[in-house]
Amino acid sequence: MSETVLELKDASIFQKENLVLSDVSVTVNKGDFIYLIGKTGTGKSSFMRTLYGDLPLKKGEGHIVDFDLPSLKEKDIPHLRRKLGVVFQDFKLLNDRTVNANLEFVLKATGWKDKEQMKAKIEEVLDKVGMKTKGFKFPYQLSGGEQQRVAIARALLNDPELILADEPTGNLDPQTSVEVMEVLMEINKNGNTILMATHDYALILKYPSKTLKCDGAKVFEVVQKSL
Ligand SMILES: Nc1ncnc2c1ncn2[C@@H]1O[C@H](COP(=O)(O)OP(=O)(O)OP(=O)(O)O)[C@@H](O)[C@H]1O
Repeated sequence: MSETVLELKDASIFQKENLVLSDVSVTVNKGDFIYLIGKTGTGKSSFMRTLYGDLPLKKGEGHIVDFDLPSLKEKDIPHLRRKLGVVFQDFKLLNDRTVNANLEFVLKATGWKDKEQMKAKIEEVLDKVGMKTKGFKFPYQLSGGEQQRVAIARALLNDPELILADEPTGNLDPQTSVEVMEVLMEINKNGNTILMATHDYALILKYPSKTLKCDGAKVFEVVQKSL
């Protein structure tokens, strides 16, 4: 039987008191690569934010990597985030330090202590995204695509059970988007589970995979030809 890393049942997604999505029932299994698509303002980001504990799940059931979303407490959020890798459209790297120092910062914040182990882990994740030789650079010395690859490396640091990528190619040109997508596909092939919100239909056509759509305050699975 496949291992479930995310399950929502009849869930409602709210922004404050405003209902954004209702009756959401979604399952993500270990090893899946799933797209979440939808026009701007249909609730993709609200959906993702609910999954990483940034918005509360006030109605319905939700379970993500061993955490029960409706009963999630403030103090649980760092533990939940440790089991998730989150990638954003705008990279969110710290510009005042090198790539290596960005990654070390996250490792230290999540309890790593041994210098050699940290160094080896940083090399391992940078290697996975093809950035092993650029650890000494500052984020502003890198292209957008390279910065996003570092952000993906950062998401991999604690061997996440699920990677949530919210418009990871949203700031990138088409060619660079394809390069970043190749990295995501490669890490999925190596066993990582990925849920990716995007409005880039060209990418979905080039790299077909199970696709969920936000529309009319609902989330439902779509097949390629009806995108
Ligand atoms: N901080 C907020 N407070 C109140 N309402 C919000 C907030 N952020 C978004 N909304 C509303 O929630 C709805 C869904 O927005 P959301 O950002 O989740 O959509 P989206 O599909 O991710 O859009 P985009 O592709 O533009 O990021 C919209 O009607 C939006 O106006």
